Amino acid sequence: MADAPTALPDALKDPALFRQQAYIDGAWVAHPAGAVTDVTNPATGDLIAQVPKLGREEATRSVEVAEQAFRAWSKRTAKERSQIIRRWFDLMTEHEDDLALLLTLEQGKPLPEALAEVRYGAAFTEFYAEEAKRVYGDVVPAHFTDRRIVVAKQPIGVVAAITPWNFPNAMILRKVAPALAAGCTVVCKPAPQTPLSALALCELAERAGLPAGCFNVVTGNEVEIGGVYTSHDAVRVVTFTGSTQVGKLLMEQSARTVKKTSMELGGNAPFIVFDDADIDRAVEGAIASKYRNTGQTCVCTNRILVQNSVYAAFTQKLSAAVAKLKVGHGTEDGAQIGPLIDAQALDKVAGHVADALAKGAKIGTGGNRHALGGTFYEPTVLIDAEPDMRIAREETFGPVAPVFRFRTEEEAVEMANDTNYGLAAYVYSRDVGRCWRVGEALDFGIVGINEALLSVEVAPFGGVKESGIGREGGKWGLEEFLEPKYMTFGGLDGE
Ligand SMILES: NC(=O)C1=CN([C@@H]2O[C@H](COP(=O)(O)OP(=O)(O)OC[C@H]3O[C@@H](n4cnc5c(N)ncnc54)[C@H](OP(=O)(O)O)[C@@H]3O)[C@@H](O)[C@H]2O)C=CC1
Ligand SMILES: O=C(O)CCCC(=O)O
Repeated sequence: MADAPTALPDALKDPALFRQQAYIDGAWVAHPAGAVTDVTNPATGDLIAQVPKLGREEATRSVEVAEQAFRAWSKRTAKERSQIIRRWFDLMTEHEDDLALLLTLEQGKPLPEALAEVRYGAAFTEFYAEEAKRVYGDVVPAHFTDRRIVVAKQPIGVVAAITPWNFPNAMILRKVAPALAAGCTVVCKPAPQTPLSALALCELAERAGLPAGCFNVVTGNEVEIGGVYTSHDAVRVVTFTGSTQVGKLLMEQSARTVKKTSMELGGNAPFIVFDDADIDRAVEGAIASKYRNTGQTCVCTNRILVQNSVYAAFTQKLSAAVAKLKVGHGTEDGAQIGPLIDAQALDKVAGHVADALAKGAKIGTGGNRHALGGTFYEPTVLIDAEPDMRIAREETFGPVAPVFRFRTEEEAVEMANDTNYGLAAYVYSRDVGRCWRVGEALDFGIVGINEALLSVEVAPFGGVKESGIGREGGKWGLEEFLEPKYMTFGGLDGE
């Protein structure tokens, strides 16, 4: 076991945000025997932290304390909950530079992108602090004069959040903020690659006055912790962001105790460019949606579909623009493309490119591991991509844009929908009728029309088919953590 690193806290304005312990019941918790998981900087491979490798026992305790805390938290007034969540937002804003730096060091994304993520994550706390006060019920016209029907919304109970490494801050807050606003309490297992953002959020939650037990973060063994979170009777919702494969497993496990599940899973986003599109805007959009977070986002464009008559012009402009993207360490000035998260991710990306080239694709730009070494990969454009290539069917999760060709609108819709995934899709055209027609015909939960940046706290984020169940964000995100309770009152005639 290497010594725990000490340099990182010196880089922070507030060193107390650097935490190397789990957080249960308002206390910092180490492994009883000192077992740890190393956290490394994906840009350098350097060890930056060690967090406890906890398991079944601590996961169970986290659920028990969350269950206990639920009794009081759910009874607080909406306004009281709102004020605490709002204070949490203010603290995140105050400490955004430190949160962004921690995020870049553990995840790799360029610092400006990390800052944007911190603000995006914080926006969920701001939004749900407001929304907490607007959990309205209904009074339904009754079928007898002496009856009244009331539907109240009640918090569902303990929520288990299992979150990924690609958005170590925002994917936690997108789940935890509405859950707390609704009156639920939360146990969370962050991805092992990126626990530091989660633990810094605990520190700020404590400073905001969130009572002990309302938000617990348990680092460690995913099978043991996930096993407890999907089987313990007290957990009523399992909310997960990650791969479709793990999502299916968690759903299966959760079925045994009939838990509600909310699943944000993989995607295979088509980006359709019609011949009447503004090509420069489409190129700009394709770059924004494909290369964000080095392509490691579930709404990242995975397949670019371009109409035949503009295919050459589009691929030329795209390749030229992509060739100019600056690859570098996230903390380097001007870096736009960071490293991939790990060697496995790099192998998947390289494998998709090799398979496409073997099946006839040509390089527009890139196509190799980057000279920086490690897990850096060149931003890549593949021309003449075909549906039989792996890259057409699997989520690449890397900086590679395969460009496919289509002839008619019908063919574009058919190609776009030819996937088991259904998260995000993009359409570029100047024809309003076509935009509506195609937007409605796409089997995806989110459609960007002449717009590539979709994620915002006020709108419902989520997919159909194997991309998941449920929605996060906006009023829809709060509903995931509320149960309608129907109460009927009889005998009102007084006889
Ligand atoms: N929708 C999205 O945003 C994401 C999609 N992906 C897709 O998945 C691919 C693989 O990435 P990967 O990181 O392996 O994704 P995973 O789905 O395996 O990991 C996401 C989270 O799930 C946890 N997890 C894995 N197995 C279990 C389990 N049995 N019980 C409880 N929790 C579990 C992981 O923890 P642990 O690492 O400890 O196993 C992590 O916290 C990517 O290439 C990408 O295509 C990945 C991340 C996010
Ligand atoms: O990849 C993900 O699951 C996170 C999506 C980030 C976003 O909200 O855009």
